[in-house]
Amino acid sequence: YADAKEPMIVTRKDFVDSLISISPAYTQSESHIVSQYLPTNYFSLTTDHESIITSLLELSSSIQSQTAAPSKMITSLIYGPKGTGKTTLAARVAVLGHFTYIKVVTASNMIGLTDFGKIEYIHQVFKDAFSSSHSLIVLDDVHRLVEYVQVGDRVSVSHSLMHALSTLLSYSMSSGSTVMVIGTMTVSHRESFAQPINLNFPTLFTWQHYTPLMNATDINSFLKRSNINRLNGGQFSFPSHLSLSITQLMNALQCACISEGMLMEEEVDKKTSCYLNRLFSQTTLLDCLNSSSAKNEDQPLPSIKSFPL
Ligand SMILES: Nc1ncnc2c1ncn2[C@@H]1O[C@H](COP(=O)(O)OP(=O)(O)OP(=O)(O)O)[C@@H](O)[C@H]1O
Repeated sequence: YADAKEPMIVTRKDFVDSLISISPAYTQSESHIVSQYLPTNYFSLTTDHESIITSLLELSSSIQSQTAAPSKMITSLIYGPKGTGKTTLAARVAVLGHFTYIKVVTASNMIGLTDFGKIEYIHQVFKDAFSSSHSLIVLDDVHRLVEYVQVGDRVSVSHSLMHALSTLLSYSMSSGSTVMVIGTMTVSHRESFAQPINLNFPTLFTWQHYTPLMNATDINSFLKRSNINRLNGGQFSFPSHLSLSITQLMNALQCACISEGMLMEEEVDKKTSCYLNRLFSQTTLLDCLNSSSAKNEDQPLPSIKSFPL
């Protein structure tokens, strides 16, 4: 600024503007959570999913109502096959639970940090949570947080991060605050973490909630409620032996719509014809189902031949 022609003048407005632009370093607003982790069209997937939300909200209000001195922490693990809506459930609880502080810890929040940096970061999240009256910390895809890598039969994790997390999961401060921690993990990761060498990690969470795949009844109930089947006159019925994750179902529907030269959202919004019977009789849909299942070691789908056409 030495070369500036005019002297720099800081006004009261600059102070006010800077106060407005400052947000707490480790807090995320609810709207941020909603936009990033909740689908625009949330719908109930299975009765199990709904009861997980109910029990997590009950747990949250039960610790809140206890006379909180010293502080209390409650830990829950949501586990299930890949793409069964685990993160979405945690985000839904975040929105419905009247928390004063919410933080979602993901591997992508910590890109570029060393192990030490990651431990510092997560530790700070816990400290901030205990500085607020009623907090929620979501540890999303815990296996990714601890750098779980499987090469063939060999599995490697960051033991320093595992130790830090296990210590923090029994963290306590005399602040009188209540903290709920929700971890998410796939079934296969939960199994491989349940080893003494990995500190029997899943057992560090007091409560365990399983998110199942959607069976034919769940899928048919979803289709019945959705615009897609209304456009089809409510006629389509999903094959009874097939179970899918919500990701697989959405991918298959999208993929089948695209193969028909339409966009699912547009068709649904415009209420033009998107006939599920026609879509589901496409070999393309089966290819879509099988290609999405290829990435999902938790739930192999039946081969194309065994799919009833
Ligand atoms: N109840 C729901 N209603 C509508 N869409 C949903 C619902 N639950 C999940 N989805 C959508 O399904 C996809 C997968 O959901 P989510 O990421 O929550 O699953 P996950 O089990 O955490 O996945 P992963 O195992 O890959 O971490 C997302 O695109 C999400 O928006």
